Amino acid sequence: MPRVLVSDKLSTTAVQIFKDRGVEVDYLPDLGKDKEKLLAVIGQYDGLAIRSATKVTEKLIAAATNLKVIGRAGIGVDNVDIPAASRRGIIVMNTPFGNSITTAEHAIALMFAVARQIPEASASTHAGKWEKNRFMGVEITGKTLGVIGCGNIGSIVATRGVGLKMHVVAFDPFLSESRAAELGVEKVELDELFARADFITLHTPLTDKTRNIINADAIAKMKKGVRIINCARGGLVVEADLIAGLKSGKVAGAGIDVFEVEPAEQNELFGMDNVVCTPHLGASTSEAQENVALQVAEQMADYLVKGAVSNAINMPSITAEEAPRLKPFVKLAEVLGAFVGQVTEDPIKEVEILFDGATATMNTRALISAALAGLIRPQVSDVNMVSAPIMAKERGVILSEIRRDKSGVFDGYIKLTVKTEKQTRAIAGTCFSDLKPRFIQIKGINMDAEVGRHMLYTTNGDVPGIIGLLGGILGKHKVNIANFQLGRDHPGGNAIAMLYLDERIPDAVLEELRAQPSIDSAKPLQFDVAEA
Ligand SMILES: NC(=O)c1ccc[n+]([C@@H]2O[C@H](COP(=O)([O-])OP(=O)(O)OC[C@H]3O[C@@H](n4cnc5c(N)ncnc54)[C@H](O)[C@@H]3O)[C@@H](O)[C@H]2O)c1
Ligand SMILES: O=C(O)[C@H](O)COP(=O)(O)O
Repeated sequence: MPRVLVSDKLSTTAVQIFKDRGVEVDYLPDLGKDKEKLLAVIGQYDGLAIRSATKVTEKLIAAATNLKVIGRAGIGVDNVDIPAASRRGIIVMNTPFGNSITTAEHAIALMFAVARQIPEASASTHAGKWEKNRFMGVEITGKTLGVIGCGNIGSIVATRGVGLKMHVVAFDPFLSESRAAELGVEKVELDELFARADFITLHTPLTDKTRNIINADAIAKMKKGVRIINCARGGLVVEADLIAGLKSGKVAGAGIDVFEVEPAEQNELFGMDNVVCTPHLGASTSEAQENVALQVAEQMADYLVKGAVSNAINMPSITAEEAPRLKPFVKLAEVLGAFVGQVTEDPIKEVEILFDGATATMNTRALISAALAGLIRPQVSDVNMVSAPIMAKERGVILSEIRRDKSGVFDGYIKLTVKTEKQTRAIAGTCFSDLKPRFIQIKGINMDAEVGRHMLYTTNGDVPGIIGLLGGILGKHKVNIANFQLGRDHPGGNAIAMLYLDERIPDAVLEELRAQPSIDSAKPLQFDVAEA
């Protein structure tokens, strides 16, 4: 039974879902904050469910020898070293929509709080001061709201802004004009947004491009009296520059939920006039926490139990419905890759994957990942569908995909062509109704070879007696042949043989085969398939 650790505070709905779906679960919500203890136990788990408190570092991933999936109950995965997880073949998934409305509402709440200085007015009233003249606010109606990042949360904030009778301008390089029109917002460049907005709200992920997007230069371009809301990520705003802007009066107020350093227990922003701070509460409503806990547990259990993948950052999705249909073709793609990976010794330059007929309508991203995993595995044994595309990219492999309608006798097949500096190799395969992978073409030569755990691949002259020669030598050494396939390009031309053996061929037998004048090469192959 797969075993999951929940190392941050999550609704207990998640625990129940794991149990109901046949996953053993340890709910230790404070463990994420204790790096050493987490490091000591992580090796026992197949899955790790987290929020933002657990930092999944390269060191933790190195110790997580059984880990298969990291599930983030929430959106931001900047607390997970995704390249390190991918290299180790660990899927990282999040719940991209579960807390969007809640977070958008928090941004709007902060905007109102800053516009009317509600926290300070409340504290003063609680203190019995009745400072009616101290708190003069601004109206929101008719003001310009600048939304930076108009994805899930930004677009909800934008439509709420429109509903509040604000004029909304948005900067997002991926926002189309038609989507902007649908939302009722004006798409603008960043400098224009800075120049026009009375309120600026941030809703981008933290990336190299967005880090420090609100700095002294940006603030210099803003209107005097601008109010800034950050409910996205600390690091988007340079806190020292914001503080300077607040002190100079250029910035009239700020609503900050996320900080450069979290937990933020000391910060110069604390205590400043008209700075409303919350401790990363954007996603903290009972509704959002139920949503993300339920979703992360379902996704992780589906993966661990059924092999279904959804909302993964580093792997194509595979639905629970398509998983059974896709599975034999994933295996086919993997064995095609494994064939080329085992016969190729030079660095791979280019990989082309052709999907013909029925295979072209399948989840080809998953099939490509499987083919790459098979291709790389002879060199890197622990590669899988998550890490293979990254490894291929790191090695500079140029990847191309072709999909086409049924073009031959097969309902569908996959052809893998791999180029190295020295040569190009191609192999095609399919699955018949028994759902077992078969090689149907190697080097342009047609055949129908069942794929076995142990195989022997020879290139030889098209001369009489080859079957007898191979069978005789193997028989003499008591190596049993389960299946024997021959093919040639033309009579007397290039020929190949694919033999499915009951066991791995001993080295001495191989040498004897290689010494035969009519055998050009003999290569033992292994495939990770069930025994017939
Ligand atoms: N405070 C919280 O508790 C809380 C809760 C949930 C999410 N978040 C954070 O909110 C942010 C937004 O989440 P989301 O779900 O809307 O993400 P999303 O991926 O749906 O949207 C992000 C948008 O930012 C845009 N973007 C990317 N680079 C940009 C750039 N350089 N300039 C402008 N726009 C850019 C993208 O095109 C995308 O549309 C994330 O950082 C997430 O971690 C915070
Ligand atoms: O990215 C998110 O989903 C938010 O930052 C929420 O983080 P939390 O789950 O730690 O509250």
